[in-house]
Amino acid sequence: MSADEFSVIRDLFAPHATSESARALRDDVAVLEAGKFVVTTDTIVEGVHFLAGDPIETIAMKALRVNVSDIVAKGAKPTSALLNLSWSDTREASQIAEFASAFGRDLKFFGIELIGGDTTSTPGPLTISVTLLGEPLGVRVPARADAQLGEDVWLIGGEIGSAWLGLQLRKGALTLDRLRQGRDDMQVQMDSRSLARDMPDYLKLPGEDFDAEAGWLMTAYLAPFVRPESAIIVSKFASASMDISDGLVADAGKLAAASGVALRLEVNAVPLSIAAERWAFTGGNVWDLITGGDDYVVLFTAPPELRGAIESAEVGQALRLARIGAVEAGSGVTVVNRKGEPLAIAATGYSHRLGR
Ligand SMILES: Nc1ncnc2c1ncn2[C@@H]1O[C@H](COP(=O)(O)OP(=O)(O)O)[C@@H](O)[C@H]1O
Ligand SMILES: Cc1ncc(C[n+]2csc(CCOP(=O)(O)OP(=O)(O)O)c2C)c(N)n1
Ligand SMILES: [Mg+2]
Repeated sequence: MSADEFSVIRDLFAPHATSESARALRDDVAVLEAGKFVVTTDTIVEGVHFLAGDPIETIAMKALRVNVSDIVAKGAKPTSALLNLSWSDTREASQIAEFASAFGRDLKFFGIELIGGDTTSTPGPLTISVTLLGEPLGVRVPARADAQLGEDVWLIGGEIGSAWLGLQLRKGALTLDRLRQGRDDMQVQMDSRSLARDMPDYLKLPGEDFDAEAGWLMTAYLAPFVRPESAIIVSKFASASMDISDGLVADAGKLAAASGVALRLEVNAVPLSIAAERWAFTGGNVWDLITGGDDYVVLFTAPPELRGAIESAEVGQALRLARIGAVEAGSGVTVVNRKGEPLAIAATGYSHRLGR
């Protein structure tokens, strides 16, 4: 029977990771030299993390940004990267230059130096691993395990569920007609027309004109908007923190488990895009948005006394800061609606199934 990634890490690899730096493999990063550096590594695989037909430029950006997300979530600044590239035999060699140039542009955008890596061919799918080092901005590196009872739960850095909707659009599981349901189309149509000539073809759906909202959602999936500015707020105020990649509910569950607490999340406080909000309001299931994953935003906890300071620190930064819940005694995650009623628990997020 196939194995679950989390039990593989916990049972088979964590016993070999006994140094303090490793944080028992229960965190987003390892912490080196008592907090001087943090390091993370994440792989993306064709067919698993991106679609074979996705543009090579955004695949390069995604490979870097999913790692930047882990560093930012720890209140750190990314500094140096190693790139391990396993180029699929089925892909044109000419794409490698496009990959490198897009990767280089993104390195520059985030102020990261490329310091090494490895290059191989593979008979399998395109596979890209990035290892990223960062320097903590504050004196401590918040762990997933640092949440305290009575603290607020916050999200910062972007929306939940947009990338999931973007993936559904690219897979053809969601149509543009359905996305437009309930929309007062005038403004969006005007925006779409004026933006269309500057937009790459890959943001158009087959047989459709460019649509600004669909473009936004697909961009969130293709190249997540990771905001390095979030690290400043995390470093100043967070007790516990982590990045959201597998789905808000699943990842909140990991933070809760690491800290030995329960998290109560208010679904109406979760930041959504306008398109996602309307999709949910017109019959879409909000549960899909909070469990779909690929969000790459930061979840953190902080004492309620810091509310004012946290909100002031975000003013003018457009980081979609949102206070979404509370740390309580117990275990697990409860998601409640406006009336305080719990939503029925279905699957909570993404988990890799390993082997047969
Ligand atoms: N194959 C492995 N060998 C050693 N450590 C691993 C392995 N896979 C994952 N880990 C560690 O397990 C922890 C949790 O991993 P994961 O849930 O993938 O974190 P993230 O979502 O931040 O990438 C991290 O400390 C990571 O470094
Ligand atoms: C083609 C495709 N199908 C499904 C998904 C959804 N998906 C794949 S992996 C994943 C979770 C994040 O990846 P993971 O390797 O678990 O990163 P980590 O949590 O280690 O940062 C999600 C939501 C996707 N991104 N692309
Ligand atoms: Mg994951």
